[in-house]
Amino acid sequence: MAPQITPTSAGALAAKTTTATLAKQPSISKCAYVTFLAGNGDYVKGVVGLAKGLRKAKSKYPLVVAILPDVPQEHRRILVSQGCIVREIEPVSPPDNQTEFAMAYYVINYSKLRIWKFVEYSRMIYLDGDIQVFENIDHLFDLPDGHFYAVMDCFCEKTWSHTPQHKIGYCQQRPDKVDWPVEKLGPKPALYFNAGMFVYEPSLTIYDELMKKLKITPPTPFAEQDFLNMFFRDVYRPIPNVYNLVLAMLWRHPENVQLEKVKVVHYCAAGSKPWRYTGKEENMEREDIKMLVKKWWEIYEDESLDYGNWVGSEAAVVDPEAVNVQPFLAALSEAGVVHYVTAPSAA
Ligand SMILES: O=c1ccn([C@@H]2O[C@H](COP(=O)(O)OP(=O)(O)O)[C@@H](O)[C@H]2O)c(=O)[nH]1
Ligand SMILES: OC[C@H]1O[C@H](O[C@@H]2[C@@H](O)[C@H](O)[C@@H](O)[C@H](O)[C@@H]2O)[C@H](O)[C@@H](O)[C@H]1O
Ligand SMILES: [Mn+2]
Repeated sequence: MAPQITPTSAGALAAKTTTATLAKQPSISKCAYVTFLAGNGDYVKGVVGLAKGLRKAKSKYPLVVAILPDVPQEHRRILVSQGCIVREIEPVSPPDNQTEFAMAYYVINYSKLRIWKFVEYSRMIYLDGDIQVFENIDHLFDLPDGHFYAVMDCFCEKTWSHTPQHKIGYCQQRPDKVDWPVEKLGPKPALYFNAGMFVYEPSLTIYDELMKKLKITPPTPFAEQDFLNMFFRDVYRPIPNVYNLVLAMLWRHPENVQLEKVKVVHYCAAGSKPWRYTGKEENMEREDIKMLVKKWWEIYEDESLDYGNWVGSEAAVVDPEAVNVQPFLAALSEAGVVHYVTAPSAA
């Protein structure tokens, strides 16, 4: 079993890995970013912000939006006007169960699983609609095939209070802080990722396996995030938190965060959705949160980033220099001594 990146080495990696260390070479596969939109509410603002943020970061790849049938025509028009590729998907329901999801609406998030059917793309990066990309992350499309790449989550928020790790104060972000009582709780939990951002390979074979496995897997509080962690457990490879800053890290594990190096911010903490921000919820009055919400709004309100103003402008010139990922991988393996297996085995 190839040794995993240990959380501390992942932390060390976050400090070490910057695109500046990357050499330049063209990437050749058909790639795209993909996000998910459901309902007729205000998450459409998140998706518009994401589309504009990717443009500002000079990403070379399009943004596909997987929408549920309940997304209104007006929202679909807005997304197309912002250069998004809009794809309607059918909802996916988990098996009936009395599970209490951590958030009631998480039940719709199982529909994200339809994005494995987008096989016109060889590699995609999934981003929640409440994510903003502040710096180019196109190099992630060149990571080695056969793995599932995502950032490790944190177990410290009260949304995790139902878990044994939360109850004993254990978190994978600081595994040395509390000893894991093997004799009492069995083996330590496997590394667990936040499913708001991940690098994956669309595949109808994997999609069929996901659907088959979903039918026999009782739902759990973090819905599709728990399910994806179970399914991809053997091929999951952590990447540094600069690629998905779960906001709670700012107050739960500040020692693992170098805010000036963060490329992707995930506005998942309660009260942090920029388009609904009031500053009243716990931790929302923090200066770093206010700064990150302001940065989101600056992009959202920047008319020069609207697709209509962007196409044909000098900014639309595709950056001729793609970056390759080998030095990045070297940093990954150096920090975590991880040797990428070549024969993927979806769990
Ligand atoms: O009413 C909703 C709720 C969620 N989502 C989508 O589902 C994702 C996951 O939900 P959310 O980000 O709220 O979960 P969190 O990351 O905050 O736990 C969102 O980012 C959106 O892309 C949506 O489109 N409409
Ligand atoms: O449906 C389950 C969701 O689970 C995750 O959100 C959680 C998780 O990150 C916890 O660790 C945090 O404590 C919590 O705030 C946050 O909402 C994903 O971000 C989201 O995309 C989606 O998969
Ligand atoms: Mn989210």
